[in-house]
Amino acid sequence: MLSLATAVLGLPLVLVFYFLWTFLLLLFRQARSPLRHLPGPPSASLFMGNLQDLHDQENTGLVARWASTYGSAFVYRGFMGGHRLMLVDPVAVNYVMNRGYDYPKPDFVRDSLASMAAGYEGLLTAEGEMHRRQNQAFSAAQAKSFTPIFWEKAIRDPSTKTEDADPEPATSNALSPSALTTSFLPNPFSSFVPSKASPPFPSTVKSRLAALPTIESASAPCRLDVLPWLARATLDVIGAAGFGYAFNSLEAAAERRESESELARAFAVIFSTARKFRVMTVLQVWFPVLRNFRTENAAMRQATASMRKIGTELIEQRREPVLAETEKVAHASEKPDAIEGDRTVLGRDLLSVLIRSNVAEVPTQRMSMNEILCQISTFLAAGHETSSSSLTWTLYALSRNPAIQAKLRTELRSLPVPTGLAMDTASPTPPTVDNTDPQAAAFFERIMHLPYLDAVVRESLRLYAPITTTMRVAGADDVIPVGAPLADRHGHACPHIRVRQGDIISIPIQALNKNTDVWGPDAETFNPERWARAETDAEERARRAAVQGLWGNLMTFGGGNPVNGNRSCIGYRFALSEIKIFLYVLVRDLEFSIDPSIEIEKKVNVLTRPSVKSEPHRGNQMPLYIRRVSPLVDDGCAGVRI
Ligand code: HEM
Repeated sequence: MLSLATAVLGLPLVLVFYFLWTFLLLLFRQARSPLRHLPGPPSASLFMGNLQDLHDQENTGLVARWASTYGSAFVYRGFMGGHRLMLVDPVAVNYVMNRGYDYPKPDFVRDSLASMAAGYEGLLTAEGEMHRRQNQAFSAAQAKSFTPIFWEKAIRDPSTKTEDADPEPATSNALSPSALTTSFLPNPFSSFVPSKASPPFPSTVKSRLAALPTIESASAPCRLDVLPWLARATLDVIGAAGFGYAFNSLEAAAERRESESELARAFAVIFSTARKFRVMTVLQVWFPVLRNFRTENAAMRQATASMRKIGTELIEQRREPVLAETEKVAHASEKPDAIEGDRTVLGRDLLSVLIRSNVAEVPTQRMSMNEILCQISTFLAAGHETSSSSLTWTLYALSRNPAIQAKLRTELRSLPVPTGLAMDTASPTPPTVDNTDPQAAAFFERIMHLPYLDAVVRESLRLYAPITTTMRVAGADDVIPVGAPLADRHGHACPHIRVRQGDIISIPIQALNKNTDVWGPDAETFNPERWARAETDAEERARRAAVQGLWGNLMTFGGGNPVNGNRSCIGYRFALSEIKIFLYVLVRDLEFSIDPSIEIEKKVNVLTRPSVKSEPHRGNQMPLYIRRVSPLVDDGCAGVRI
């Protein structure tokens, strides 16, 4: 009896002691952090530090302003005034980003990614040895092998049936530049990309298309919220290219019904739950013991179970053929490359590629079933809205810059679509592109190398990096080098930055991409010409070379040049091909514009999404005007002739 009473009374005391002790340790730790010597803005709030101000920094340019006042490495305040290091100095950024295993993601970032990517064993969340084992970027050949899928989805007319789609027959004659319209469908995850601005949906996509006037005509163009529709298109892409799964969100939307895909629904629940702000999440950052009390509501539990069930089925479907193929290859004299491999029974998806390379590894290097399972939700979390966000912002930039858009269209139109890629949308069979067709492969390759398209994509990914900030934590006490000497709070020169184990570091990707020291005084301007300029201007090239990003001297896809591992994007080639193919298909035959009186703001919640400043109640949206441009008289293309 006595011991029960002691336990009942003692437990709260132990808890109070634990929280107080942890809290005091944290305060003590902060008070000793070497970061406290660095200059930085005053804390705006005792509890939230500067976090509230930073929330809107993509619109206010706050980081750049702070950097001009306090230098290229400064300290801002996190929860309860904790010192956090913000790095704008390229040398320091390269140092941290290229040491992925010495500077891992902080626990609270991993936790929030894990809730989106359904676990800690996927590439986004794994650390140390597990990450090392999994980390295989998709090769250029593999990325190439997905281009037919991008094309198929970009030109897709949802009224054309596939075996997975609704069995109702296609209703009318061919939809011509089906390209555009197929992408413009409601977002399957409207719960996490709230968009209430979409106009009433017509009964078929065709009727929407039919309403699109040509540029020559005086009639008003259609106003469409492109954001949710592009999200639907890229979801279908990652389903097909990622793991051979048909979300059919385009078809579902064309028929004005909810997606029937169990996986789409499961992911929507997981993603929307993960993005909700909870006080408990904040407390878990401070008091790790609370992480043991993570609760999942019934919907989340069910969604995770569905995801695991479908994932297991998808893996099982591939395992046998992969083993058989590996066996065959082991006995064959010639080994197939990635594209050759895709001619086989395995299909063309990333999951097949993953399983194939996994089987080939020595047993100790292989991923567990759970790890492979985690990659499915990882591909969904990492590879779907990043691409649709990029496409949305690119169309926005082109709408704001009609001359650039016209120049791009001229280039796109100079490259005719081969007859072999004809799209007969009246056909009852889906227009699958033959993955081994050399003519199609050459055409896709030419799209990838169109110089102005490349410059537009680079410029858009520079100014509108979908992931605006990433974070790291110092795994051990260290000294971070800097490009230019710093002055501490007391004016003393610092040749480097001292960090203590556990110090949090922010890498402001978008602010870095707009750094005037690197990109010049017009860094804020959308100017694709700057990419051609760098080819002739050695000084400009040298300035940019200071940033060792994975791609294009940008941090958009994370760091390159790993010294001790990096956590850069494994899907960047995939994303670039996808974006270029979609832009080719969309911009070639459509003109995009925007109401000049509308002010678009960036809203950051994991990714950067657009919102109309005067309509915050409508959530994320990108309303653009769209109309067809006059048809090409004879472009040799049966597929996109208007
Ligand atoms: C425009 C599109 C994309 C952008 C801008 C982008 C950007 C990034 C960035 C910045 C990171 C590093 C995050 C950090 O260090 O905190 C990252 C990681 C990652 N990305 Fe992407 N990404 C894109 C598309 C994709 C696609 C299409 C896929 C998959 C098919 C993908 C898969 C991943 C994965 C698995 C990681 C984690 C890598 C690791 O931690 O080792 N991404 N991405």
